[in-house]
Amino acid sequence: MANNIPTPHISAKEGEIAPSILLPGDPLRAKYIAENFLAGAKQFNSTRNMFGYTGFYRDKPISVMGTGMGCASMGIYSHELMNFYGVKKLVRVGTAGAMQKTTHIRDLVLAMGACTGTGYVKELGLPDGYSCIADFGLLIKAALEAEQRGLSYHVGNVLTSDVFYAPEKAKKEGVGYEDVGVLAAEMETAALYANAALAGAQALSILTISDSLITGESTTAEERQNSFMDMVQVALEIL
Ligand SMILES: O=P(O)(O)O[C@H]1O[C@H](CO)[C@@H](O)[C@H]1O
Ligand SMILES: O=c1cc[nH]c(=O)[nH]1
Repeated sequence: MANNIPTPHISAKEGEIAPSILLPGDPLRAKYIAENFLAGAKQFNSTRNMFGYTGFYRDKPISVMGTGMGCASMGIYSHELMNFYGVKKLVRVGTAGAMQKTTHIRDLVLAMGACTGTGYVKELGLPDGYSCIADFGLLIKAALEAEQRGLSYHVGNVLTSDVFYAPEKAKKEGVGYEDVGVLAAEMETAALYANAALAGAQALSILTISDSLITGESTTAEERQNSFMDMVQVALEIL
């Protein structure tokens, strides 16, 4: 491990990253989480402004680091964290767009599986049709924690897409993801789950609905950065 660190993208020294980590897409959300939830947080990365910190939650070391947007970026950071820094449990705390009427703004989605057509997962060379799924232990704990806290949450499939601005014309005829109960769209979960499967690590995505692809409702960038903290509390408790 020591031979490979620091990596091209993470400047932490050996031992500076905890075995359990929270992964928001937005590096400023990582900074906010470190400042507001972790005791004695120390910054371990600022390469490319992809901020990473390690501190303590209930006396246990926990790290938090941004991953950027899209599978390519998540793929790089999660690979280096698992394979070079020995990270074992990874919980993405991200935002997503609702694909069902019953999935409301600010609800939590625990991503049991992630449908995807992303080239990132194809290029990993996994067997055809491999299902990108969450670690069941983390998933069940997160569901129980959300239940106990009285949060509005859903457990199911998400869509990991490479495209945020899909042209209207790209809509295909036939059965859509929304027709088969897929809850929400986002851009990183499948890469995280595929990398975790390859590395023998545990991963889960906890998402907060930031807007609706059905009703057009949305939230501000500031709210996405600072106020979707129920998912962070759930993630910290299960780690
Ligand atoms: O809020 P984050 O974690 O970045 O997640 C979602 O937000 C970004 C798009 O705005 C994509 O990264 C998508 O997956
Ligand atoms: O619609 C959305 C909202 C958040 N993130 C996405 O990828 N899509």
